[in-house]
Amino acid sequence: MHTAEYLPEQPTEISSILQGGYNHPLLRSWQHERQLTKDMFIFPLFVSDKENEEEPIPSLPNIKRFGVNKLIPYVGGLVKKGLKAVILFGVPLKEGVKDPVGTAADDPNGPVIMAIKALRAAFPELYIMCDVCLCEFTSHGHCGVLYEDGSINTRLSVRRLAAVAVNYAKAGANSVAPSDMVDGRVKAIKQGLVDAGLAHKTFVMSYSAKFSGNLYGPFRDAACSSPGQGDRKCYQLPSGGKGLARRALLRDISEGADGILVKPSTFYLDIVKEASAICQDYPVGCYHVSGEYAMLHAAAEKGVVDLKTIAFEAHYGFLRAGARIIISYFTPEFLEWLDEPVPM
Ligand SMILES: NCc1[nH]cc(CCC(=O)O)c1CC(=O)O
Ligand SMILES: [Zn+2]
Ligand SMILES: [Zn+2]
Repeated sequence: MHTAEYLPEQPTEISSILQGGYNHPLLRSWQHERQLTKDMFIFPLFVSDKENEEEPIPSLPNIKRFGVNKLIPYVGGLVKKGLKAVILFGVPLKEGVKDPVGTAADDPNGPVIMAIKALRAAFPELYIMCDVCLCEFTSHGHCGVLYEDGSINTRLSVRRLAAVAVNYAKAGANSVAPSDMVDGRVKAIKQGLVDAGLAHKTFVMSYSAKFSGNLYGPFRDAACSSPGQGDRKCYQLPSGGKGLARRALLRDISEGADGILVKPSTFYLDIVKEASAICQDYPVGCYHVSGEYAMLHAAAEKGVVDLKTIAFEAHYGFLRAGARIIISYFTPEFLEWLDEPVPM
């Protein structure tokens, strides 16, 4: 046996012993300041205008695009397992519905309004949130209305986004979540809701700190929302833009946001932490986006990680950073995993 008799005996310092604190799974669970619970999860739903179809999305494992008639039975199964909230993304697939101002976004017969009404009727308790953006519905694929040179026309965009948000709330959405990153849209949405008599019952969840980067690819496949020309770097934040993120958070709070989101999550935990400090009186959420989700799946398929363990680890990180709400494609899994012994 190897001994270290050449080293002098050291007295054991009481303060050096930490392992007494976490040598049992129960003790490890006690180390968490907060535990993951089902009511923290918001599940993204892609709703297409092909009412009776459901289609897998190759770059987004286990996630499908549902026509409104296929959506209800699918969501019903999740509600039985404890699903509390969804966020809707409309995907117009029919020919010729996209135009420069995204008319299809709030078309009364379009996928989002139809889905709000169908979900509201089928699941009175379900909390229905709607992503508010134009990129899924515009012919150019950008998130707002454009000038001829391709840059964002802020005034027209803000008016259009506010109209869309109000129409979602009128149709029965509990919450509107602007993800377009056009300056000033939170104020316009809030004012629109006030004018429509809906502000007191609509939660404005602003994607305040939304960074541009390489993590939205599978979402753009799912939502068919890649910009035709150019990119989103002039409205989504640059990934080094911590100061811009702080300014956007403060701005959106001052414009009337009821809650704020940071997006993506894993690479932006410092921003989640900043947001929970700056916006300590507001619920702060983060979006574990499509690219993050797809990366974990890809790594699990390669045998590099265990999917369930790594998913818990990622989501625990969001909690530690201060998030109270998580938009996650893993929601269906967590609704099951949280009924089982959690990895500790
Ligand atoms: N504005 C649309 C929108 N809303 C949410 C996401 C990304 C979500 C994800 O990747 O899961 C995007 C994509 C984008 O900005 O290009
Ligand atoms: Zn967009
Ligand atoms: Zn969006």
